[in-house]
Amino acid sequence: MAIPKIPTVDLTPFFIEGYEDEKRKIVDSINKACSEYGFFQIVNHGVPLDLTNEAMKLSKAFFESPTEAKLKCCPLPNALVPAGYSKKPNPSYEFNEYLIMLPPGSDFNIFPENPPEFREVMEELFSQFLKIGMVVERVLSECLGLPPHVLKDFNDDRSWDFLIALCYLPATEKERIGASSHKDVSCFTIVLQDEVAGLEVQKDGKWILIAPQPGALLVNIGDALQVLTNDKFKSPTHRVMRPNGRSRNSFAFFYSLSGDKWVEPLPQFTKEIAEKPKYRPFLYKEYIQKRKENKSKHVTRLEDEITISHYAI
Ligand SMILES: O=C(O)CCC(=O)C(=O)O
Ligand SMILES: [Fe+2]
Repeated sequence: MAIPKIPTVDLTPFFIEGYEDEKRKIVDSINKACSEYGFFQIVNHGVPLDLTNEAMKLSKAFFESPTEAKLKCCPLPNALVPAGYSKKPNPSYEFNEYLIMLPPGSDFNIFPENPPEFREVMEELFSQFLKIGMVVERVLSECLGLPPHVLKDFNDDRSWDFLIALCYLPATEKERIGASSHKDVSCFTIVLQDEVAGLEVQKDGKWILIAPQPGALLVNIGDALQVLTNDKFKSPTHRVMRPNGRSRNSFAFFYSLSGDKWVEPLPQFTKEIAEKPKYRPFLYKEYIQKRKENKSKHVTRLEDEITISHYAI
């Protein structure tokens, strides 16, 4: 049987006026992809290839640098947000190293001093992801049958977005998991993979590999959008398997909500269509905190973790 392929859409029409038929076709493809996988790929997204190549090169070099150099970028012990470099403990139920970056200019950000362009390139990548994130937000509103500004109007605070550079070390005989099975907390996530496969999405109980496609960015729905749409869009379960014999690098940009936002299904998906809300209201940062606690308590079984079902009615 052929391996299912995550649909790819060309976003060009969304950068120009008109082209309504083309836009409608894209909206249909995204809707289909979201209901089947919760993932879709985008091309002609406007994020320059030179920039993504450069950022990937710098990220790989950073993770390959000596441990002492990386440890200089560790978050400060009492930082509210763990921006900077961290490594999953070993042994652990997952295994990766990562560098968390908050919006450019944040006081918490910690970048390596060398090479000197590291900060500038990552800040530019952040800004570009933010820009395409705003386009995707508008497109998703349309996919949901809403006026294009509805999601933006619900949350226009972009200070909770963050970018992670990730590095998964090669698999060992015993350990293959890079990131264990999870659903993202975000509204949606934009992922840039290098050429090494490893990301998988769960569909009908089976794991499907999301093969890297040069020049494409991946988008997946997150828990916040699942709740806002009262399950019309579902946040997919995914994981990362570590490759054999080499490392895998990726970037994930979490297009979030303000932590102070109360999240519950929007009236367009409940009252206005006579549907009962499937979730009770919750404070977004409370959910973020609970998900962080899963990690720090090293919950090893998915069924013991707090997930978005915690708020289900
Ligand atoms: O590394 C990847 O491809 C995806 C990472 C991911 O799922 C996450 O950080 O939430
Ligand atoms: Fe994820």
